[in-house]
Amino acid sequence: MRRLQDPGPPPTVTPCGCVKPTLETGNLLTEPIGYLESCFTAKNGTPRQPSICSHSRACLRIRKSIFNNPEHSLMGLEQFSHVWILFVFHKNGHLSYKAKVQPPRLNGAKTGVFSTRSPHRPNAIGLTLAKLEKVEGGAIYLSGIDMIHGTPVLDIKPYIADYDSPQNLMAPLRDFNMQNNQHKPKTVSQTYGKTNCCDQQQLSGYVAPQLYQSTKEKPTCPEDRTSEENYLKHNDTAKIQQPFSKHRERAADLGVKLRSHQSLNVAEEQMGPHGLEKTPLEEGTEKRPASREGALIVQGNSVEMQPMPPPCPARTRKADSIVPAWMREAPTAPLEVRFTPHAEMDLWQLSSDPGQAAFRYFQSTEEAKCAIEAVLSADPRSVYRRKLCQDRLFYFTVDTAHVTCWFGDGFAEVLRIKLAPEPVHTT
Ligand SMILES: C[S@@+](CC[C@H](N)C(=O)[O-])C[C@H]1O[C@@H](n2cnc3c(N)ncnc32)[C@H](O)[C@@H]1O
Repeated sequence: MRRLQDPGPPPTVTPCGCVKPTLETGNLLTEPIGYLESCFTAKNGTPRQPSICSHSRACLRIRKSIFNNPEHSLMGLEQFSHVWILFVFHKNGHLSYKAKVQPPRLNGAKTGVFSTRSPHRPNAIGLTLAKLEKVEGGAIYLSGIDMIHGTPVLDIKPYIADYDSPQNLMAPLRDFNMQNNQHKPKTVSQTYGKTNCCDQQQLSGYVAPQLYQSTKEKPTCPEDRTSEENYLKHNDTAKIQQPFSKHRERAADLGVKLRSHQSLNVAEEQMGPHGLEKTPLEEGTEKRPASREGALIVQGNSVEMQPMPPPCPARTRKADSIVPAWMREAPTAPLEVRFTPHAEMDLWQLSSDPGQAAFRYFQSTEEAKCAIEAVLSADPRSVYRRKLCQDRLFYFTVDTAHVTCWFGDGFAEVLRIKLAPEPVHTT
């Protein structure tokens, strides 16, 4: 069999043999939009994921070399609560990556790099969902981050739950499988080989081995639902029905005579609450009519009924995301975090010394303490250190605090907190 060629044009090679970076070839010459100012100065002690330490803080100033008026590029972003940050793992050392890696949660076992969030990957690009605290001029202030000071940031995108969370998408093919195959993992041919009305959903839907479901399995039949689910469903429907009345009016404005209540429902479904498009959130949340006569197609000012394709049985419930069990089960339980009286005093002194500004990022001593607790509770040590290293002392810096602690069985104890040296600024 002939080997499939890589899609896309061949890379443009210059006389010196270098590959010319062009969008066409996917060779992108990136330019950081800014360098992160973060409360974490080094990799050691930086949380492995943003969810670990909600008190961690950072600031990103958009560079003037990217936009003359950086504040223009941030216009409207303040209306979002969370943002995706795309960045470069610039402190990976020499660029090296392997097909299989050992994520801390696998406790030494290996898995494919693309099934992990390992920093060591072909393009050394990181992706963090951070809370947007505020937008000020050409700068954004973030919390809940896992990047170190000086991290080059490539892009910011608003987090939009309807687009970014499978819980807000309609159930993909998986629902069929649950009914027919009892969670049988899909193979590529199973997924892409079919040509029914749901192919589009299959392609856009999340297709993953059915190893572990991150949220509790929801029953597919309305009668199987708990009262709480029924309540939620009822509320969803109520929310959706409100904008539908607008479509009723709009259909009437357009001079459409609807034959029955049923066909109106179909028309409304097709139109969605914002006009002609249907948002993922609405799909499956309202009741389907028993028989589907057709859809209202609006073209310019004319509206006509068109026959509908057969209904897709998967559209009955929302999709959940699935992750393998090892992702959810941490190799160690959260550690208890203690502060020696000495460390407590250090922290208090650090934040109350009149001769110096207390913290650059944290807004209070309590916040600093919470951040230290969160970092240690998640056990920031590498698997090697945790399992094999006799030396149980551990140091890390967060904001202006240089923390010394040690680990015992099931706990971490903070021994000293000193003023950290100023982090090096990247321009
Ligand atoms: C496991 S990665 C996850 C990053 C991101 N949330 C993701 O999923 O792509 C987080 C770790 O990367 C390391 N790190 C953070 N910023 C870095 C940088 N600029 N260069 C290299 N390593 C970095 C820190 O050790 C941190 O604990």
